[in-house]
Amino acid sequence: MNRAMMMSAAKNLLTRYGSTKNNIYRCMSTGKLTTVDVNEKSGVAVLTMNRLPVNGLNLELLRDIRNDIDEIEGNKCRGLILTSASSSVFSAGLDIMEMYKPNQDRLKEFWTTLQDTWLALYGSSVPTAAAINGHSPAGGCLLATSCEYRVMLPKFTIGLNETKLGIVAPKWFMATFCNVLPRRVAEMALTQGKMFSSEEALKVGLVDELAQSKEEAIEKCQQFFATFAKTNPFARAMTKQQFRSKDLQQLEDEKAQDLEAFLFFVNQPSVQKGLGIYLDSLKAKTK
Ligand SMILES: CCCCC/C=C\CCCC/C=C/C(=O)SCCNC(=O)CCNC(=O)[C@H](O)C(C)(C)COP(=O)(O)OP(=O)(O)OC[C@H]1O[C@@H](n2cnc3c(N)ncnc32)[C@H](O)[C@@H]1OP(=O)(O)O
Repeated sequence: MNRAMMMSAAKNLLTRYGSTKNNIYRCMSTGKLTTVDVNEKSGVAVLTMNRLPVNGLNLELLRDIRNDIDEIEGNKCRGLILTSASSSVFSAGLDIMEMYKPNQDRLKEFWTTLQDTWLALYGSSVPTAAAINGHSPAGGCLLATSCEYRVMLPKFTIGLNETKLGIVAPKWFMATFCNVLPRRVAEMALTQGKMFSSEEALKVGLVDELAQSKEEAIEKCQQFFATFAKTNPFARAMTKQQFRSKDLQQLEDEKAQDLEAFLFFVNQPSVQKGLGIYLDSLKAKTK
């Protein structure tokens, strides 16, 4: 983050926290594929992804998540908990249909919206946590690891499985993973495309706690936010943003190249073939 960005972030934060210390605001859901519910007492917003069956991250869902994050920030919420309306899938990651035989204009819009959603979530000044109430592969894992804290239900899986699909997780996916896991564990898991069970994820630190129900997971996320009760919100947010600034700045600087690399990679005939085979294998499972 350069000096100008830092000053602008500081100004936003001062505006937010300067005069509103004791007020609680109600957030409204902006999208059709998400809902946002705010606990009026705690001021914590629960952002629920609701694109069933698997919360595949298509352009519209990403837009809704992005708009919700902006609204939660703007409405001075005290925390953001990301969760899913499904009882078995947090998010299946990027909707592969967006990348398979794509319309090129939509493909660009899709990737740019993913970049912007990540910048907004990873760099959010509001405390963030994920209540991971189902499987969370690839892009689902990216969303969860972009948050500051993770609580997961047992018997699900989470990880960046891209190498198993014949694709490469972009640098910022890897940076987000490395912000959570020890570097050695992250490199092994990334190259293997490893999906961790909830129990394994807890052991390596990919998630912070397990919970027996979604309600308990949300409660534990709220308890995490309560650990900031005696901190100054402005200092907290600036510390988080400075801690993450290298990763954020890198994507800001390389956004156009990252988009070009994505378009080039996805349009390779061998990648298209691989995506087609993978989609068929997913569909065959349900027959
Ligand atoms: C060097 C430069 C590099 C530049 C960048 C290059 C490349 C780009 C990299 C992009 C990074 C990619 C990130 C991703 O997120 S890719 C997506 C990865 N996701 C997965 O592999 C998950 C696949 N899904 C599953 O494993 C399972 O669906 C499940 C999440 C475990 C849930 O299982 P279950 O409840 O049994 O549901 P079903 O498998 O029956 O699925 C229901 C229907 O949903 C369809 N489905 C599932 N996942 C996806 C998906 N990700 N995209 C699109 N569609 C999906 C599935 O086919 C079923 O459809 P049907 O009802 O029509 O049969």
